[in-house]
Amino acid sequence: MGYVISLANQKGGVGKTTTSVNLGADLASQGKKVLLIDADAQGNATSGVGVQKSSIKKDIYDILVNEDDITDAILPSRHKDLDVVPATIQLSGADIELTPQMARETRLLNALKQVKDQYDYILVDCPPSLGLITINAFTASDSILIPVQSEYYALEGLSQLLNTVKLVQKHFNPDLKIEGVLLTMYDARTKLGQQVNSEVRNYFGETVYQTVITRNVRLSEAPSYGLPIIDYDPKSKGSELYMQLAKEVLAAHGE
Ligand SMILES: Nc1ncnc2c1ncn2[C@@H]1O[C@H](COP(=O)(O)OP(=O)(O)OP(=O)(O)O)[C@@H](O)[C@H]1O
Repeated sequence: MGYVISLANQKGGVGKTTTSVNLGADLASQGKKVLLIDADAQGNATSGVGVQKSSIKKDIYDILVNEDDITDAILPSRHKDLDVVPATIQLSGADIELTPQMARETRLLNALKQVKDQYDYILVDCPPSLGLITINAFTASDSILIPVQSEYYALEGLSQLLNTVKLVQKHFNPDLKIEGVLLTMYDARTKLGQQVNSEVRNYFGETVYQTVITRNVRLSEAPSYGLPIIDYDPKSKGSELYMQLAKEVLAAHGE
């Protein structure tokens, strides 16, 4: 049965998509069957694994708003054993179109029931907001992985995120857990980076991954080629670190 992890932080540009794409590809490289759900209207996870717009027939919007069949939306990525449910810009209207009458928080949960047993891990790349799309992701998830950028105000807004987790636990998904907190874009040369690292560890304790993702230019180049870092530059530091993260995630699941 697929284990569902949402990658979430309502702060923009903290590494949610980079982590979704690369953790997804690395779990697949470790022999797991992975489904990556792009739940961000920017569609960066979709293009980041090499899915062309012209090949998209249905996307996450159709699943959430029209309740279309999720199997009609799933596409293979360029990486073996990594499939994707794509997102397009039409998702940006979904929050408004999901009206209160619609059991609107459980759409993704219901859709995933059909495919959960075909995957080992299902990763949901959340948008930078705590609206209905993120609530759908949390309601459908076993756990949440929170990427935190090792820069100014890293902890700001995280209490809001944790409040949303509590709300979802109370109303829709009592078993929702925190999978882990991942420090991203770390620069060990700066005092600030070290400060943020220890602040985040003080706040979240053992839930913070040992693996810390440093800034690596190859990680920022790879999406332009529609490739996860393991395929774009497997020898790069970025590739090495995301593989280390995948092994840490697997170990936490006893694998
Ligand atoms: N470790 C890293 N080193 C260098 N660049 C990085 C790293 N991680 C992410 N980036 C770059 O930082 C930018 C933001 O990353 P990303 O898109 O993963 O964040 P996000 O949280 O998904 O953003 P959004 O909130 O807009 O969806 C991207 O251009 C990405 O390529």
